[in-house]
Amino acid sequence: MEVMCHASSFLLPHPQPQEPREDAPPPPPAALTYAVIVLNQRLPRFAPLLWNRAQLRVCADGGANRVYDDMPKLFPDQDPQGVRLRYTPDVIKGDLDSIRDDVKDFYLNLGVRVVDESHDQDTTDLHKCVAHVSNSALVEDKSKLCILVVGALGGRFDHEIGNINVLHRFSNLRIVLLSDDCLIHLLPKTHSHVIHVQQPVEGPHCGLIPIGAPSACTSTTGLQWNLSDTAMSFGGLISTSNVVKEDKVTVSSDADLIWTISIKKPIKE
Ligand SMILES: Nc1ncnc2c1ncn2[C@@H]1O[C@H](COP(=O)(O)OP(=O)(O)OP(=O)(O)O)[C@@H](O)[C@H]1O
Ligand SMILES: Cc1ncc(C[n+]2csc(CCO)c2C)c(N)n1
Repeated sequence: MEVMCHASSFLLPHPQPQEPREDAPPPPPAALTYAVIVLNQRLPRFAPLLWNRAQLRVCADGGANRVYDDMPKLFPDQDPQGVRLRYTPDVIKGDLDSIRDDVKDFYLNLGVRVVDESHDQDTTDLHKCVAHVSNSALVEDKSKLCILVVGALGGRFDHEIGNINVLHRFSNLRIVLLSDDCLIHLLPKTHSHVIHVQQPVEGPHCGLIPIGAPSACTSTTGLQWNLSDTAMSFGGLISTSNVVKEDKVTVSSDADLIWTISIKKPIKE
Protein backbone atom coordinates (compact mmCIF):
# COMPACT_ATOMS: atom_id res chain seq x y z
CA MET A 1 0.00 0.00 0.00
CA GLU A 2 1.28 3.47 -0.88
CA VAL A 3 2.52 5.66 1.97
CA MET A 4 1.11 9.17 2.41
CA CYS A 5 3.24 11.62 4.43
CA HIS A 6 1.86 14.46 6.51
CA ALA A 7 3.64 17.37 8.20
CA SER A 8 2.18 20.56 9.64
CA SER A 9 5.22 22.49 8.45
CA PHE A 10 2.88 25.32 7.40
CA LEU A 11 2.72 26.22 11.13
CA LEU A 12 6.48 26.70 11.42
CA PRO A 13 7.50 30.36 11.36
CA HIS A 14 10.17 29.82 8.70
CA PRO A 15 11.02 26.85 6.51
CA GLN A 16 13.35 24.70 8.60
CA PRO A 17 16.59 23.72 6.82
CA GLN A 18 16.97 19.92 6.96
CA GLU A 19 20.45 18.68 7.98
CA PRO A 20 21.15 15.50 6.01
CA ARG A 21 21.78 12.73 8.60
CA GLU A 22 22.20 9.01 8.18
CA ASP A 23 19.41 8.22 10.62
CA ALA A 24 17.20 10.96 9.21
CA PRO A 25 13.53 10.02 8.78
CA PRO A 26 12.13 9.83 5.24
CA PRO A 27 11.61 13.30 3.85
CA PRO A 28 8.31 15.03 4.57
CA PRO A 29 5.80 15.31 1.72
CA ALA A 30 7.27 16.80 -1.44
CA ALA A 31 6.70 20.53 -1.64
CA LEU A 32 3.00 21.25 -1.43
CA THR A 33 1.10 24.16 -2.91
CA TYR A 34 -1.16 25.74 -0.29
CA ALA A 35 -4.55 27.40 -0.57
CA VAL A 36 -6.23 29.00 2.43
CA ILE A 37 -9.98 29.21 3.05
CA VAL A 38 -11.17 31.62 5.76
CA LEU A 39 -14.45 30.74 7.47
CA ASN A 40 -16.80 32.95 9.46
CA GLN A 41 -15.13 32.64 12.86
CA ARG A 42 -12.55 34.72 14.77
CA LEU A 43 -9.23 34.51 12.96
CA PRO A 44 -6.61 32.33 14.67
CA ARG A 45 -3.38 34.16 15.63
CA PHE A 46 -1.42 32.34 12.92
CA ALA A 47 -3.85 33.34 10.11
CA PRO A 48 -1.31 35.79 8.59
CA LEU A 49 1.35 33.05 8.52
CA LEU A 50 -0.98 30.66 6.63
CA TRP A 51 -2.17 33.48 4.36
CA ASN A 52 1.43 34.26 3.37
CA ARG A 53 2.17 30.56 2.77
CA ALA A 54 -0.84 30.22 0.44
CA GLN A 55 -0.94 30.87 -3.27
CA LEU A 56 -4.74 31.12 -3.39
CA ARG A 57 -6.81 32.86 -0.69
CA VAL A 58 -10.55 32.30 -0.55
CA CYS A 59 -13.13 33.65 1.89
CA ALA A 60 -16.27 31.62 2.54
CA ASP A 61 -19.05 34.25 2.63
CA GLY A 62 -18.85 35.85 6.13
CA GLY A 63 -15.18 34.81 6.30
CA ALA A 64 -14.59 38.04 4.35
CA ASN A 65 -15.94 40.05 7.33
CA ARG A 66 -13.35 38.31 9.54
CA VAL A 67 -10.45 39.16 7.23
CA TYR A 68 -11.70 42.75 7.00
CA ASP A 69 -12.33 43.18 10.76
CA ASP A 70 -9.75 40.88 12.39
CA MET A 71 -6.59 41.10 10.24
CA PRO A 72 -5.99 44.73 11.34
CA LYS A 73 -6.44 43.61 14.99
CA LEU A 74 -3.56 41.16 14.55
CA PHE A 75 -1.35 44.14 13.57
CA PRO A 76 -2.41 46.75 16.17
CA ASP A 77 0.52 49.07 15.37
CA GLN A 78 -0.27 49.31 11.68
CA ASP A 79 -2.73 51.35 9.65
CA PRO A 80 -5.89 49.14 9.35
CA GLN A 81 -6.49 50.08 5.71
CA GLY A 82 -2.89 49.18 4.82
CA VAL A 83 -3.33 45.78 6.48
CA ARG A 84 -6.56 45.20 4.51
CA LEU A 85 -4.81 46.00 1.25
CA ARG A 86 -1.99 43.59 2.13
CA TYR A 87 -4.44 40.81 3.05
CA THR A 88 -6.91 40.94 0.16
CA PRO A 89 -8.59 37.65 -0.82
CA ASP A 90 -8.53 36.36 -4.39
CA VAL A 91 -12.12 35.11 -4.25
CA ILE A 92 -15.16 35.41 -1.96
CA LYS A 93 -17.65 32.63 -2.45
CA GLY A 94 -20.81 31.28 -0.86
CA ASP A 95 -24.49 32.04 -0.56
CA LEU A 96 -23.51 35.58 0.49
CA ASP A 97 -26.06 35.86 3.28
CA SER A 98 -23.40 36.77 5.88
CA ILE A 99 -20.94 39.12 4.15
CA ARG A 100 -21.71 42.76 5.05
CA ASP A 101 -22.44 45.20 2.23
CA ASP A 102 -19.56 47.54 3.21
CA VAL A 103 -17.13 44.60 3.16
CA LYS A 104 -18.45 43.35 -0.18
CA ASP A 105 -18.16 46.83 -1.73
CA PHE A 106 -14.63 47.30 -0.34
CA TYR A 107 -13.39 44.10 -1.96
CA LEU A 108 -15.38 44.56 -5.20
CA ASN A 109 -13.68 47.95 -5.59
CA LEU A 110 -10.32 46.18 -5.30
CA GLY A 111 -11.31 43.82 -8.12
CA VAL A 112 -11.88 40.73 -5.92
CA ARG A 113 -14.11 38.06 -7.52
CA VAL A 114 -17.28 37.75 -5.47
CA VAL A 115 -19.21 34.65 -6.52
CA ASP A 116 -22.87 34.27 -5.47
CA GLU A 117 -23.90 30.63 -5.24
CA SER A 118 -27.11 31.20 -3.29
CA HIS A 119 -28.97 28.96 -5.76
CA ASP A 120 -27.33 25.96 -4.04
CA GLN A 121 -28.84 25.48 -0.58
CA ASP A 122 -27.68 21.86 -0.24
CA THR A 123 -23.95 22.39 0.21
CA THR A 124 -22.18 24.61 2.74
CA ASP A 125 -20.06 27.64 1.91
CA LEU A 126 -16.95 25.64 2.86
CA HIS A 127 -17.96 22.90 0.39
CA LYS A 128 -18.38 25.52 -2.35
CA CYS A 129 -14.96 27.01 -1.59
CA VAL A 130 -13.19 23.63 -1.54
CA ALA A 131 -14.81 22.78 -4.90
CA HIS A 132 -13.57 26.13 -6.23
CA VAL A 133 -9.98 25.52 -5.10
CA SER A 134 -10.06 21.97 -6.43
CA ASN A 135 -11.29 23.17 -9.85
CA SER A 136 -8.79 26.04 -10.02
CA ALA A 137 -5.67 25.74 -12.15
CA LEU A 138 -3.47 26.18 -9.05
CA VAL A 139 -1.85 22.74 -9.38
CA GLU A 140 -2.16 20.02 -11.97
CA ASP A 141 -1.39 17.17 -9.57
CA LYS A 142 -4.02 17.35 -6.80
CA SER A 143 -1.84 15.27 -4.47
CA LYS A 144 0.49 18.31 -4.27
CA LEU A 145 -2.33 20.62 -3.16
CA CYS A 146 -3.06 21.28 0.51
CA ILE A 147 -6.08 23.35 1.56
CA LEU A 148 -5.80 25.04 4.98
CA VAL A 149 -9.16 25.98 6.47
CA VAL A 150 -9.06 28.54 9.28
CA GLY A 151 -11.87 28.97 11.80
CA ALA A 152 -13.23 25.49 11.16
CA LEU A 153 -13.44 24.19 14.73
CA GLY A 154 -15.00 25.53 17.89
CA GLY A 155 -18.28 27.36 17.58
CA ARG A 156 -21.55 25.93 16.25
CA PHE A 157 -21.61 22.13 16.41
CA ASP A 158 -23.63 21.71 13.18
CA HIS A 159 -21.07 23.85 11.34
CA GLU A 160 -18.17 21.86 12.84
CA ILE A 161 -19.73 18.58 11.75
CA GLY A 162 -20.49 20.06 8.32
CA ASN A 163 -16.82 21.06 8.07
CA ILE A 164 -15.68 17.53 9.04
CA ASN A 165 -18.10 16.11 6.47
CA VAL A 166 -16.29 18.15 3.81
CA LEU A 167 -13.11 16.18 4.67
CA HIS A 168 -15.00 12.97 3.90
CA ARG A 169 -16.71 14.31 0.75
CA PHE A 170 -13.35 15.40 -0.68
CA SER A 171 -11.34 12.48 0.70
CA ASN A 172 -9.03 12.60 -2.34
CA LEU A 173 -7.79 16.09 -1.32
CA ARG A 174 -5.44 17.15 1.47
CA ILE A 175 -7.59 19.44 3.61
CA VAL A 176 -6.59 20.61 7.11
CA LEU A 177 -9.20 22.14 9.43
CA LEU A 178 -7.68 24.52 11.99
CA SER A 179 -8.62 26.43 15.10
CA ASP A 180 -6.30 28.22 17.54
CA ASP A 181 -6.17 25.02 19.62
CA CYS A 182 -5.94 22.08 17.25
CA LEU A 183 -5.94 20.84 13.70
CA ILE A 184 -7.60 17.85 12.08
CA HIS A 185 -7.34 16.04 8.79
CA LEU A 186 -8.44 12.80 7.18
CA LEU A 187 -6.25 9.72 6.85
CA PRO A 188 -7.81 7.91 3.86
CA LYS A 189 -7.95 4.11 4.08
CA THR A 190 -6.42 3.90 0.58
CA HIS A 191 -2.98 4.70 2.06
CA SER A 192 -0.84 3.94 5.08
CA HIS A 193 0.25 7.12 6.81
CA VAL A 194 3.40 8.67 8.22
CA ILE A 195 2.80 11.81 10.28
CA HIS A 196 5.91 13.91 10.97
CA VAL A 197 5.00 15.64 14.20
CA GLN A 198 6.27 19.21 14.36
CA GLN A 199 7.09 19.16 18.10
CA PRO A 200 7.76 22.93 18.44
CA VAL A 201 4.25 23.82 17.31
CA GLU A 202 1.99 20.80 17.78
CA GLY A 203 1.19 17.97 20.19
CA PRO A 204 1.43 16.13 22.42
CA HIS A 205 -2.34 15.54 22.71
CA CYS A 206 -3.90 13.75 19.79
CA GLY A 207 -6.76 11.52 18.69
CA LEU A 208 -7.63 9.03 15.99
CA ILE A 209 -11.34 8.82 15.30
CA PRO A 210 -13.47 6.73 12.92
CA ILE A 211 -16.17 9.32 12.22
CA GLY A 212 -17.40 8.18 8.82
CA ALA A 213 -17.47 4.42 9.39
CA PRO A 214 -16.26 1.96 12.04
CA SER A 215 -12.82 0.40 11.65
CA ALA A 216 -12.31 -3.34 12.14
CA CYS A 217 -8.55 -3.06 12.12
CA THR A 218 -6.28 -0.11 12.90
CA SER A 219 -2.57 -0.19 13.82
CA THR A 220 -0.35 2.68 14.98
CA THR A 221 3.16 3.40 16.18
CA GLY A 222 4.57 6.45 17.95
CA LEU A 223 1.66 6.98 20.38
CA GLN A 224 1.41 6.41 24.14
CA TRP A 225 -1.63 4.16 23.56
CA ASN A 226 -0.96 2.38 20.27
CA LEU A 227 -3.53 0.30 18.44
CA SER A 228 -2.60 -3.12 17.18
CA ASP A 229 -5.11 -4.52 14.67
CA THR A 230 -7.69 -2.93 16.96
CA ALA A 231 -11.36 -2.24 16.15
CA MET A 232 -12.72 1.28 16.69
CA SER A 233 -16.28 2.58 16.49
CA PHE A 234 -18.56 5.13 18.08
CA GLY A 235 -20.22 3.38 20.99
CA GLY A 236 -17.09 1.25 21.34
CA LEU A 237 -13.43 2.24 21.48
CA ILE A 238 -12.23 5.45 19.85
CA SER A 239 -8.79 6.95 20.49
CA THR A 240 -9.15 10.31 22.25
CA SER A 241 -6.77 11.86 24.81
CA ASN A 242 -3.90 9.96 23.24
CA VAL A 243 -0.34 11.35 23.40
CA VAL A 244 2.35 11.57 20.73
CA LYS A 245 5.58 9.93 21.93
CA GLU A 246 7.80 10.06 18.84
CA ASP A 247 8.60 12.50 16.03
CA LYS A 248 7.03 10.07 13.61
CA VAL A 249 3.58 8.51 14.02
CA THR A 250 2.40 5.77 11.67
CA VAL A 251 -1.21 4.75 11.06
CA SER A 252 -2.81 2.11 8.89
CA SER A 253 -6.49 1.26 8.92
CA ASP A 254 -9.30 -0.37 6.94
CA ALA A 255 -11.39 2.81 7.44
CA ASP A 256 -11.00 6.53 6.81
CA LEU A 257 -9.89 8.04 10.13
CA ILE A 258 -9.79 11.58 11.46
CA TRP A 259 -6.38 12.55 12.89
CA THR A 260 -6.38 15.42 15.38
CA ILE A 261 -3.47 17.00 17.23
CA SER A 262 -3.27 19.95 19.61
CA ILE A 263 -1.55 23.18 18.55
CA LYS A 264 0.83 24.66 21.12
CA LYS A 265 0.22 28.12 22.54
CA PRO A 266 3.05 30.60 21.97
CA ILE A 267 5.17 31.25 25.07
CA LYS A 268 4.25 34.68 26.50
CA GLU A 269 7.23 37.04 26.92
N1 LIG B 1 -19.63 28.84 14.43
C1 LIG B 1 -18.99 28.19 13.44
N2 LIG B 1 -18.28 27.08 13.68
C2 LIG B 1 -17.62 26.43 12.69
N3 LIG B 1 -17.66 26.82 11.39
C3 LIG B 1 -18.36 27.91 11.08
C4 LIG B 1 -19.07 28.66 12.08
N4 LIG B 1 -19.69 29.70 11.48
C5 LIG B 1 -19.40 29.61 10.17
N5 LIG B 1 -18.61 28.54 9.91
C6 LIG B 1 -18.09 28.11 8.62
O1 LIG B 1 -17.96 29.27 7.80
C7 LIG B 1 -18.70 29.11 6.59
C8 LIG B 1 -19.32 30.44 6.23
O2 LIG B 1 -20.18 30.81 7.29
P1 LIG B 1 -21.28 31.92 7.14
O3 LIG B 1 -21.70 32.33 8.53
O4 LIG B 1 -20.79 32.96 6.21
O5 LIG B 1 -22.48 31.25 6.38
P2 LIG B 1 -23.69 30.41 6.88
O6 LIG B 1 -24.82 30.80 6.04
O7 LIG B 1 -23.89 30.41 8.38
O8 LIG B 1 -23.08 29.05 6.52
P3 LIG B 1 -23.60 28.09 5.41
O9 LIG B 1 -24.15 28.99 4.35
O10 LIG B 1 -22.41 27.30 4.96
O11 LIG B 1 -24.59 27.28 6.17
C9 LIG B 1 -19.69 27.98 6.87
O12 LIG B 1 -19.96 27.25 5.70
C10 LIG B 1 -18.96 27.13 7.88
O13 LIG B 1 -18.11 26.24 7.19
C1 LIG C 1 -31.40 17.58 4.51
C2 LIG C 1 -30.98 19.04 4.52
N1 LIG C 1 -30.72 19.59 5.72
C3 LIG C 1 -30.35 20.89 5.77
C4 LIG C 1 -30.26 21.64 4.62
C5 LIG C 1 -29.91 23.09 4.75
N2 LIG C 1 -28.67 23.45 4.20
C6 LIG C 1 -27.63 22.62 4.09
S1 LIG C 1 -26.31 23.35 3.33
C7 LIG C 1 -27.13 24.81 3.21
C8 LIG C 1 -26.50 25.99 2.55
C9 LIG C 1 -26.06 26.96 3.53
O1 LIG C 1 -25.38 28.00 2.85
C10 LIG C 1 -28.40 24.73 3.74
C11 LIG C 1 -29.40 25.84 3.82
C12 LIG C 1 -30.54 21.00 3.38
N3 LIG C 1 -30.45 21.65 2.17
N4 LIG C 1 -30.89 19.69 3.36
